[in-house]
Amino acid sequence: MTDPAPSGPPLTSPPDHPVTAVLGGGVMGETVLAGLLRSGRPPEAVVVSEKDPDRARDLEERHGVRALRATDAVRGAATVVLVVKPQDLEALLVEVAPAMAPGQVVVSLAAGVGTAWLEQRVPEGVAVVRVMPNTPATVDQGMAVVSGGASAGEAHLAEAESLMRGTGRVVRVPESQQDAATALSGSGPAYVFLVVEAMVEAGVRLGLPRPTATELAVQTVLGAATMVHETGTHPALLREQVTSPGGTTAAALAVLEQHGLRAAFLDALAAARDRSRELAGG
Ligand SMILES: NC(=O)C1=CN([C@@H]2O[C@H](COP(=O)(O)OP(=O)(O)OC[C@H]3O[C@@H](n4cnc5c(N)ncnc54)[C@H](O)[C@@H]3O)[C@@H](O)[C@H]2O)C=CC1
Ligand SMILES: O=C(O)[C@@H]1CCC=N1
Repeated sequence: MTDPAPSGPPLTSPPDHPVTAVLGGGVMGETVLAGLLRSGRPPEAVVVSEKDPDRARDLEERHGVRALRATDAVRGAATVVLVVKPQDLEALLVEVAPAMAPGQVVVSLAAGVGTAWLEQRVPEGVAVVRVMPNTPATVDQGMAVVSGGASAGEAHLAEAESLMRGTGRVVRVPESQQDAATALSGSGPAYVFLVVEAMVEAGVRLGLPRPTATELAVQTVLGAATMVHETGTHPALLREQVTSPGGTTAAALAVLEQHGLRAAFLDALAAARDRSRELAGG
């Protein structure tokens, strides 16, 4: 294994806060860790393991949590959150499984990795929950999708949901829907960023200064998403309200349809769903 993070003193859980170990302190690991702290868990009840020593130190300094070797982090933790890339998961589990004990819950955020695959790699009596988060979690606007494995009970699912609630909304789905959810909400922020980028560039091409084009595009996307969210009105009806007969919006929408926008989304999400299915195979 690569040079591990420094090992601290043995874990002692504060009485009311069982320890959560976050394995992998990258973008998503730090987001989960920060969400836990913001939602009131004390820093003593959260430990991180990050194989990049500089990154581990940085997380310790900025969040006040301890960075430990993965096996030390797992020993004594009630909940173990797996936040490494799917390709790194097998090696991590080979390392930490001997340190796991019955009664623990493993919450995996790795795209495409099923609970059955995980259950084969953890000791009997360790429950597994699969979660697909997304990056708006970094600004507390995340969408996390949660599914339990064969031995996960209500308490394990509730713990996974509570972990993610510090970063936004949480829904529970059957695991058979996880690859589709990954395609929609896991990867989804990237589609919206692409749309914002394209709108800004189009505005600049029409002569708007870049800062103005950026402000107009960002506020329009935010405002439109807030309207769907707050009114509960079907997006097709909201779109009709904007579209005057023979007007500007109708002209633009006709071009987007000619370019196959809907078909592109159908094919794009199917490609993401298929890739999610492939990822577990490495
Ligand atoms: N970034 C995203 O939008 C989303 C990511 N995910 C999932 O979250 C997981 C993590 O993704 P990111 O945070 O984006 O990746 P990342 O590359 O930013 O972070 C992964 C971290 O794990 C560390 N690591 C690798 N092996 C380790 C080991 N054995 N022990 C300790 N640390 C180790 C790496 O040094 C790295 O810092 C992936 O499985 C991904 O599928 C899920 C949904 C959205
Ligand atoms: O692109 C990926 O594979 C990860 C999973 C969902 C978002 N990012």
